[in-house]
Amino acid sequence: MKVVLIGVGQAGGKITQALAEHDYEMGFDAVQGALAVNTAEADLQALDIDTQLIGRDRVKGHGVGGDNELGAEIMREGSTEVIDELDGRITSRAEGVVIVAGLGGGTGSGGAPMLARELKRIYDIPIYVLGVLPGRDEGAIYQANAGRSLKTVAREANATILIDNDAWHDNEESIQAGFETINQNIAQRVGLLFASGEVVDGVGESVVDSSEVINTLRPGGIASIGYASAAAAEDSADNVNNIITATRNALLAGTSLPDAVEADTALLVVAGDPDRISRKGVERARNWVEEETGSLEVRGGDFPLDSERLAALVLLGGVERSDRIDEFLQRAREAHERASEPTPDPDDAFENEQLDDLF
Ligand SMILES: Nc1nc2c(ncn2[C@@H]2O[C@H](COP(=O)(O)OP(=O)(O)OP(=O)(O)O)[C@@H](O)[C@H]2O)c(=O)[nH]1
Repeated sequence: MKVVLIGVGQAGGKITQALAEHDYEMGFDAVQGALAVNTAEADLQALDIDTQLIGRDRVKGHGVGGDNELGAEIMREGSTEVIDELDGRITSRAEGVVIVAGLGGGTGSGGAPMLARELKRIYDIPIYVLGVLPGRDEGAIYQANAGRSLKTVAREANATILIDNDAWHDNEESIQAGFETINQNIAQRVGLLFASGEVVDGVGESVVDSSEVINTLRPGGIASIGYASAAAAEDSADNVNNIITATRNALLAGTSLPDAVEADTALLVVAGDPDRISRKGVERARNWVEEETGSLEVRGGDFPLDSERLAALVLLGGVERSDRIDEFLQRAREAHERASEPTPDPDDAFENEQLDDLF
């Protein structure tokens, strides 16, 4: 799937760079262009990809300091510049635009939903957001910001792939080292998802196509991504259980939103040496995903990779009703409440007026 990436804010820029580098190193050629947009000049200077500073007249290149309303406003004012910068990159080959942002800060949190809205007015291809939720231990402002941003982004983007910062890091690591690990994990998983449909060698009927990714994300709302690998035997007949094990681990232990299993749609991509992929294993793993997610729309396909291991990548669409999202929204509402806003009603998730939209 050919994509153009736009990182907004510090986390957005770093993750976009990690995705672009991974795509290049793996030779996938799915990333058609990568741009980092920020209100903070120093964050942009730390990156190797193309960059664009916005809001210089408002914040003098110093960032918005966690004010996501200001982040949204600056993006609205600067969206023409960003769109001009993107024009040469979003060619007829691009199948989607992916806006990448940490939802807990200011620039990415406010800027990502606003940019999604502006881009959707102009382009016919889907505009996705890859959003990062703050970990449990991050401060109240991050939680409150992310709650409002998530609510808005879920409305504005064609779909939002959500990564929980608590999902993939080792508790022993410092926060900074933890970010590196998470960013690498995102690059590997989301990179493989984008690469679906890009591989031409060894193409067979079972190879996954980018339309499967687009169709899995089509219902909109919130999506998550899971991944796990397993050792593989040379003979495909011996890999039935290995494929099922990798799929189970991808969904139950390896997802970007832990414990969010119930879904509207799902895509199972089995990656590995085509000679090692067991059709029976793939079919059984797909049936298992159907049962586990309760989804009647489970797609599947292979991804040929030169590897002695087999991996399962699971994309879930429509996970917004999960306990994990409820738990996060509860945290965000409490943080918002502590900031002396009106008392929230915890029962109705995205319909809740107390966690007001950003714009
Ligand atoms: N996964 C990941 N999360 C990050 C990274 N850097 C920051 N974050 C998270 O992103 C949120 C903060 O967003 P930032 O991107 O730093 O903020 P910003 O959008 O630049 O906004 P301002 O600094 O307020 O202008 C927090 O929840 C952090 O946990 C990173 O490299 N990786």
